[in-house]
Amino acid sequence: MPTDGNQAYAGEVQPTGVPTKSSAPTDLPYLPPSSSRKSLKRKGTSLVKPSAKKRFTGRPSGHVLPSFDEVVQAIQDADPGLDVGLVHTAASLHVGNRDIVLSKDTSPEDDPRPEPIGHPAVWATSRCHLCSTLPYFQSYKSGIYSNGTAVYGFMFDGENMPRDYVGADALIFRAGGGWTEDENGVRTRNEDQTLNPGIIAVQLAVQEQTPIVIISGRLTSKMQSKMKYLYSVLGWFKPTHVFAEKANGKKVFRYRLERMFTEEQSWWAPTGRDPEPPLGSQPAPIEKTCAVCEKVSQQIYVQGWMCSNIDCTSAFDVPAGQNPDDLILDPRFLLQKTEWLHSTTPEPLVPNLPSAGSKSVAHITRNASRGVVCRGCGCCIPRKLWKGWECSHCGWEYSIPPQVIPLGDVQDDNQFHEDDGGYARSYSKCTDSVISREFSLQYNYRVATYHINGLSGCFVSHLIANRKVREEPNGPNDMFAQLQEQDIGLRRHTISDKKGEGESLPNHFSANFGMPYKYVIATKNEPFSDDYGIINQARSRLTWAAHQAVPKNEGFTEFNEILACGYFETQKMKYHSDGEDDLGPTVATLSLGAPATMKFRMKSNHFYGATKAAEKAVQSEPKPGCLNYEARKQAWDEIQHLSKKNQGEQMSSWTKTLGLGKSQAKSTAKRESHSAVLQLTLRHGDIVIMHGGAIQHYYEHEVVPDGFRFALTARTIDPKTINSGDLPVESVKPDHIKYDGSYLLAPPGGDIST
Ligand SMILES: O=C(O)CCC(=O)C(=O)O
Repeated sequence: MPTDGNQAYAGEVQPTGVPTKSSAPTDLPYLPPSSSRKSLKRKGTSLVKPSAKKRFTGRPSGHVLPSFDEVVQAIQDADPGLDVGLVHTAASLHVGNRDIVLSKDTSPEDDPRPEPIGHPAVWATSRCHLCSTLPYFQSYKSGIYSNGTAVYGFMFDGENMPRDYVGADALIFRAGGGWTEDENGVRTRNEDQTLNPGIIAVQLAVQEQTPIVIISGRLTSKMQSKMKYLYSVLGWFKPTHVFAEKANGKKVFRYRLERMFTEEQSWWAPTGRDPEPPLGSQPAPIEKTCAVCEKVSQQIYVQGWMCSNIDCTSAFDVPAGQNPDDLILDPRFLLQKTEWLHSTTPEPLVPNLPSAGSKSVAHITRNASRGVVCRGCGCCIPRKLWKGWECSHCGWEYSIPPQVIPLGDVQDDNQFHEDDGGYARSYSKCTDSVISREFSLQYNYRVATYHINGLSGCFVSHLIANRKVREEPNGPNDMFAQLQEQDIGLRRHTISDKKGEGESLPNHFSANFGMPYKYVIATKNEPFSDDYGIINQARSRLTWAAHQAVPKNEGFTEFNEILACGYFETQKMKYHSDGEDDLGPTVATLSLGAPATMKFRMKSNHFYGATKAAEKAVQSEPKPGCLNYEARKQAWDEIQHLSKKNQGEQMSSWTKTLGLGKSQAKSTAKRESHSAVLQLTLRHGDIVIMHGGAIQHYYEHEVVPDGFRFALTARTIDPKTINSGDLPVESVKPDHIKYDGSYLLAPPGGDIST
């Protein structure tokens, strides 16, 4: 710990972040003049017991800005028991890694910080892995994980602010939310920060003494040692203060936290440096009562006391000309040790492994779809494999032994009409102004066909299965059992790895067969081999169903791709469309297991008439059901005789004149009108056929299962659109099963061969 008087003033640091030789700053820090300084009197050494609560009568006029040495002297005068070294310590603690600039491209090798002395108990190579594994941090976007009243975890990453502090045992950082980024990526504040639910939750945690887990990203610039992993769990902390400061003249909130269990050194303490003074090693913080708000605040900065009450108008009242970034955190404030009710952690940092217990469905519950912490190396392992968890870093494996789940456990038998061939009750809903429907009975399916106004030749057909369909040999009931008995290679495939937050995974498991299907998820491809009899059966059945549904003159050819999806409880497929150029116009899905709700809605850009980001008018004909349809259609028709260029010019004013774009649709009613126009309940054995490229162009669909479910979706993919390197080695085999529905037409108990 440097105590030789050569300590640098904050801001003057060597490239390594180690403070350099002192020089008196020209930009001098603030101290109250000597009359007020006298009140800086230390009362006892208890770090918990409040010290003198003197009333500070505001800053006298004509105050001067003292030099760094004067600050040191003043503190000594006011508190002769205080070691001069403490002030230097403060400067050193405060400076931290202020000059280290880390970016997403900074590799751990280029990171100039020393190695930490230890290793995190829990770490992750992706935010998705972290959030899907840890119960105390499930916030995929924000840095705080709270439910508005209780806060469980915090994550900080990237560039810290002046006076942020990441020490071995104490932390200071700003509350998130409400910052704007300028063109250089510098965060500024343009208006006072207001109490958002996260800040309120932290305030409550301070009052109720509820501990919080802290996670650091690799790029946390004030972290004093090198972070090896993208995300590392630091441990349980006590939130002790929520206080006010100003940035750019606007109110901001900051937090102080203390490490909970300090018997062992923090694993992230830097190697080769003296340990920081422990919590409770310094005299008690100075406290004063504000003349304006009459509330007591502790002295936070070495330079002098200021009110830090978040509601006070005089909080952080730094004198004009003073650069607040030069303020040094007072070690009496920083390193105080707060009495705490809790002596144990609320839950272990390494969560318990999910186990089968007495439940036959334990392997497909929400818990089982979450990640686990590797017992070999501490990394968060997402549930990627259908069969269980596998650590890609050290090879550790874990699984919950699966049991075949009977259909009765995933569907409510009361939803089927017993006396009417066992058809399911239908719960479809549609918006009559956009959708027209017709019904028929075909091959023991009750077929509901939905036509979408303005999309000529397009339809969605829902083939509702009855008992005969479900019980057909090699049919839905058999498939549901076989898909549980055979591992067909279902897994969660990486969606993206773009935001610098590691890989993201979809919600559900999938496996692809036949032609490669690259939409959204690059799924590994398997051929239609005899090893996957169920897949061949499904392909043949769906090809047959599409032949029945698609008008003969459109010449439907058999499907050459199947995407099998598996959903554990609570998994789903969010809104998307199957609208790639390489796809044929027909897509058919067979549902197996628990029921699911399938919804169709117009895509946002077509509904609001403008692209999401730039809010430019979309270059597609508006369709019935979109916002301001009549006016938009008229305007569209009027420019059809123009050249493309002139059309574009005309359309550039549409955002304003026709009220296009989400931001223009100011009323809640208008925003809410962007909802589903068709909702189907898909049950075990049902088939849905979507036909017509325009459906995929204008509409998107989502599927939300109500429990354990599989879906087998067939498409036709044009091999000419696939890169030669991605084509399957063997060409896709034709359907050899040739399912023809004849069993369904046979009389009850009849033999299909007769
Ligand atoms: O029915 C399902 O589970 C989802 C099918 C689907 O939308 C797809 O595979 O694109």
